[in-house]
Amino acid sequence: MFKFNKVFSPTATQEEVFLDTQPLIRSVLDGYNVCIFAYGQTGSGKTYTMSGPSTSSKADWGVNYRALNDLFHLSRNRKGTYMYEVGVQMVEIYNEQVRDLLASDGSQRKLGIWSISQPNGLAVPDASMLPVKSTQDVLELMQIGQANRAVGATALNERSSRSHSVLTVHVRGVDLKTEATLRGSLHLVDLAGSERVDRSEATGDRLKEAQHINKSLSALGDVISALAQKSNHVPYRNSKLTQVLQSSLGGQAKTLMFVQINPDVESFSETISTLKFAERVSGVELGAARSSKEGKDVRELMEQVASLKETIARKDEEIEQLQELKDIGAQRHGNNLLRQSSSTPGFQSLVATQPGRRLSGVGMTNTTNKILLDPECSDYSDRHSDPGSHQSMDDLKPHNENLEQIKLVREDARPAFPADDELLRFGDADSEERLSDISDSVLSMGTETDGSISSVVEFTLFPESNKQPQIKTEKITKVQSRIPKPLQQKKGPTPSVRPKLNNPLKSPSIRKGATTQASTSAGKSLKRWQ
Ligand SMILES: Nc1ncnc2c1ncn2[C@@H]1O[C@H](COP(=O)(O)OP(=O)(O)OP(=O)(O)O)[C@@H](O)[C@H]1O
Repeated sequence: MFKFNKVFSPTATQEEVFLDTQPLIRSVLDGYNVCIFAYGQTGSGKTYTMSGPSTSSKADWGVNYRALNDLFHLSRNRKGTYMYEVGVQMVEIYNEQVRDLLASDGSQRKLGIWSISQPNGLAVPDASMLPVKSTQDVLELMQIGQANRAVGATALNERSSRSHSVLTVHVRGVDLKTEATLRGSLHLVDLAGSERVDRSEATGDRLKEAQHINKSLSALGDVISALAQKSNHVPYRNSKLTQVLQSSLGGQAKTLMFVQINPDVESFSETISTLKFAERVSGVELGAARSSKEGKDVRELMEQVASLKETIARKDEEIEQLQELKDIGAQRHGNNLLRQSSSTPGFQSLVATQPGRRLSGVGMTNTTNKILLDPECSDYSDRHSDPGSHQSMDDLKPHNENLEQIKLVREDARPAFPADDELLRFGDADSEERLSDISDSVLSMGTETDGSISSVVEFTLFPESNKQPQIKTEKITKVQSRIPKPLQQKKGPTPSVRPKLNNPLKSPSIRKGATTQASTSAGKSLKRWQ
């Protein structure tokens, strides 16, 4: 006996299946990250559910088209209150390589995965992101993506998907009243079918593909198990699939899994293992889903807290500087020349700076003092100083002449700030440099979560219109350069990406559903992401 949220019979229509997922999909427009994936043995109907058997008849549309159609419909209804932008990425994971299905040149260059959990779900930042404004745009783009996807004939499915495909819809909404921005993303994942290679009669390249597919699905199972057991270590890094889906599997996303099973008796053992897998998945608690709307509020509050902390620190400095002035005044008054040394017990204030450096005070209260001759102190001072504090320190100049050329900072001053420091420098040159380093070259892989970096990514994805630092412009330029060329240039049903594509019988991989007509119209309507 197995228990699931809902069971659809073979006669269920595409519309019925979609209606059950609709509320989940709609929450993308409220700033949630949503992931829907289809799992099941080969030939059981994953592609049928996600994409549908054809796009020519609306009744045949699968979840992908209906989802985007619904998002456009809803965003039109909200046009008085929200302005939405929608962008689409489509990648496949084939033989443990992530490839761009919407690449302009049809190239299959290997893409890196950014494994840091991000609120915007941008796991593969280098994949082409194309703007879509209507369901028609989506249909055309997805036909290109489907056409580029690796498929092949197996004994169990004559058009079997040999890769996992991930369609990601990125949404950015601006509240027209408050100008608050929200971001949501929707991953629509059509997994490659698990298969018993003896039944699928795979050999050669097909066997290799099957082994990769089974290995990555088993890695997905391991991740699910670890999550279900609330294990400290979740092995996301064991496959590209789990890396790409990391933010949806363990994060604050809303995740739904369709499980397809074959009703025929020969598939009994696969059906049982699929159902067991689904049962494990349904036992995973992801925790409360979080909207980027909430995230924004929290971020704004944290920024306010950081700013208040800095103001308090500055006031402390000023008080101490005034105290210092007072002490110096008293000493001068008594004709005592001030002598300072690092060993002076109870030394309570910043004193001086190195020549040519900007001066800033660091307040001290009840912690141990330490003298640092580290030149980096100037950076620290620069970051945490303002014209007000310079002014007050300038006032000290005449009194500082006899003091040693040292910098004094509170021993715990640096460690006390880093988190706030990151927050305050959010989006500044340093952070953007880091981002550009990561997205321009080999991407790091790891399981760490870093809110500050992910937030920067968020800004880069949909650049704010009123402030566009350099990095954002670069990012846009790159995306533009990857827009697919108009497909009328392409001859024949398949892009020349994989070898031996013209002979499906011999070829390990053919392209699915590439029609010249669809591709041509798609080429016309492709727009640049702005
Ligand atoms: N509910 C359904 N009603 C009618 N036909 C279906 C249904 N589900 C699947 N099929 C048909 O079964 C065949 C296999 O389906 P599909 O290609 O979607 O399987 P799959 O799970 O994606 O396979 P693979 O993992 O090999 O890619 C297709 O011809 C499809 O049209």
